[in-house]
Amino acid sequence: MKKVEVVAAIIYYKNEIFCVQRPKNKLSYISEKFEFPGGKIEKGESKEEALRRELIEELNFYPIKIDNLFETVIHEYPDFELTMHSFKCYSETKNIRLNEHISSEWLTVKNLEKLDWAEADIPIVNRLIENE
Ligand SMILES: Nc1nc2c([nH]c(=O)n2[C@H]2C[C@H](O)[C@@H](COP(=O)(O)OP(=O)(O)OP(=O)(O)O)O2)c(=O)[nH]1
Repeated sequence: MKKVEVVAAIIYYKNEIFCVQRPKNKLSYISEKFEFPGGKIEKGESKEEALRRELIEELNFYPIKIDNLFETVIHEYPDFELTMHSFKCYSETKNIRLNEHISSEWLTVKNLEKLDWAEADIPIVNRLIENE
């Protein structure tokens, strides 16, 4: 099975988290699903380097702080095995623009469950809720 390794940012402004919606995709299980911004780690990059690069590419966003690893999820999608490393990050503004995603929401932890998340994100969402 193909393996994909990605980093993802749980971006906080005060007590809200930035959630982004993926565009339409031929893979129905990720098409138009909500996720944490990020993307694939490239050859030779550290996780933090990949995260900073992806946040600039997708959002023109520079976090004021990135915490240590929050959680790594391994999830088997029908077409590939995903390893996703998530990091809490902090923003000094709620004004973040989207270069690739089709919509975004700032939600408190208790409201995260209202979105239609990519399956691999559900363990992260659940851990955020448990830690509240
Ligand atoms: N960034 C990110 N990807 C996620 C999450 N949940 C989830 O299932 N994924 C999956 C969707 C994609 O198959 C893969 C990430 O690929 P991507 O398309 O965002 O990464 P990328 O920009 O580096 O990819 P590329 O299109 O440039 O090759 O991980 C998530 O919360 N954040």
